[in-house]
Amino acid sequence: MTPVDTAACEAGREPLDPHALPPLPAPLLARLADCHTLPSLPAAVAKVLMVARRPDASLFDYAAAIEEDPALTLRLLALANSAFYARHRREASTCRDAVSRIGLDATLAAVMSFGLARPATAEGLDLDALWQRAIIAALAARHLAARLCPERAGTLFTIALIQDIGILAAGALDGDDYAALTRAAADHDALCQAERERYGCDHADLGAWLAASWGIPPHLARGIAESHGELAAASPATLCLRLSGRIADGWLTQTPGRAFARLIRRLDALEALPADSLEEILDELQAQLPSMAELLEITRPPQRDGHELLAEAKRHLFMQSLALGARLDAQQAELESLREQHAELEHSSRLDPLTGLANRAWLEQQLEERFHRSRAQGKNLAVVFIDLDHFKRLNDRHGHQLGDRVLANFATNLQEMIREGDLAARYGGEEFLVILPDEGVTGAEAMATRLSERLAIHPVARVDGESLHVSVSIGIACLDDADFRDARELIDAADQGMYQAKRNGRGSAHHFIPPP
Ligand SMILES: Nc1nc2c(ncn2[C@@H]2O[C@H](COP(=O)(O)OP(=O)(O)OP(=O)(O)O)[C@@H](O)[C@H]2O)c(=O)[nH]1
Repeated sequence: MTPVDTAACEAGREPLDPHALPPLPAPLLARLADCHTLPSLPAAVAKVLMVARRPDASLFDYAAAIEEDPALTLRLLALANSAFYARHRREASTCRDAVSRIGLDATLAAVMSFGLARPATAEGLDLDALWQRAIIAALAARHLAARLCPERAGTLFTIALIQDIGILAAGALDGDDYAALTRAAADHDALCQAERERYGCDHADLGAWLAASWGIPPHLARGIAESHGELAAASPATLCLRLSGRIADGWLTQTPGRAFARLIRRLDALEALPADSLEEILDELQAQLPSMAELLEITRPPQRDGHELLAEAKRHLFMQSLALGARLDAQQAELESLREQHAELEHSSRLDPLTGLANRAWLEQQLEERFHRSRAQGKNLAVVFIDLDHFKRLNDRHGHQLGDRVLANFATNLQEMIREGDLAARYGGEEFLVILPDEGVTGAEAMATRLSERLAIHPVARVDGESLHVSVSIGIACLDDADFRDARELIDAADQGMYQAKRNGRGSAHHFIPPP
């Protein structure tokens, strides 16, 4: 008896530890235990599986188990002599020839697929679609593995082929209800999501459980459990498996261009597969699918041209990138307008609405900063406090509205005569304040004189055809006049200067120096 080449069958033939598989939710397990219509394997297939579980099984043992079923034998021979194994010139004429040519894993896969392709308990399920997905995925997994992990090609072919047997189990559990779930799901991911909501797990977990209950070698059951999930961070073998399902879905969908565009984007991000591989794999699939479908007696999957398919996918990607660009432009414009609005708001929060000059809060903040900067740089700074004279009388005589106009006109005059770098603000009511950086008392007094002269020339309003002039009382304080602790004390000094100017008879300026 020839012992089986265990290296070729992987190290996964130890008895299956049920804890190695994701645990199924308890209510689901209870329902599975009560279900008498779960897919089972024909007796001959079950026998082959029993052989597969024995660590000392030989090719001869496999062949002997298969030969017990003449139909199975004939189909296996047909597979061994098919295009997939065409490199062998001599025809396989015995079951043993067939098993040794195909390999143990692929024999197991073939035997199981022959046994499963026509289960009795599949009410309402589209079995053709299921097996079409299975064979496309199986071939895709093998071709992917040839590029990413060649030593696992046979195993991945088998796992990919039976990765969806959980669908048969769910179909047996819930019949038409589950079939309706499969029809309502937009794609495989959506089906998995719906299954998780209904059962607490998806059909990959269910399939692994079913496979384990049949006694399928543990590494195959584990592979089924891993067939769904993220592509990123998956091992090369798991990546082949997960990609195989997505390739099959793309192949079978009504809009393959879109599906492959999505896949290409994901593959580009992963950088796991050489650029041209996908087209080669699609071409290989197209060449092999018809005979594979014939062998399993299922309807041929649609014909696809790899080159055209990927060209369409790239067109989709291009359109998507254009749409994305347009969306980004729109977002950029929106961001720009928000920035402008924010800047406007910020600007307006600094201004006094009646006069358009800086408001008191902004002036105080600015003066505080300039006070410390000038101090640190050893520079002087003057504060000029201006109060309109007899403004109450003006309001009482001509009305509040005219009073407002006077304030606004006065502000314009003030703004026009100060220098760049100075800051004029409305401090409150009819009080104004000007900061003169780098200026001492001489400059501030000159500015006060210019202002008074200007007000004497330029009327601030016209009433009944008559020019209305105002005078101002001005207080001046300078940074180097005293040891001011902060900007507040400087303003207070200028304020006192202004009151002294009022006491002096108004219409003049007074430089106030606090007593030491
Ligand atoms: N129209 C108008 N009047 C204002 C505004 N803010 C303050 N006032 C008025 O300005 C007047 C200020 O009066 P007072 O503080 O008595 O000072 P004054 O009449 O200018 O007299 P002196 O300062 O002593 O020359 C008050 O009648 C306030 O109602 C404003 O925004 N618009």
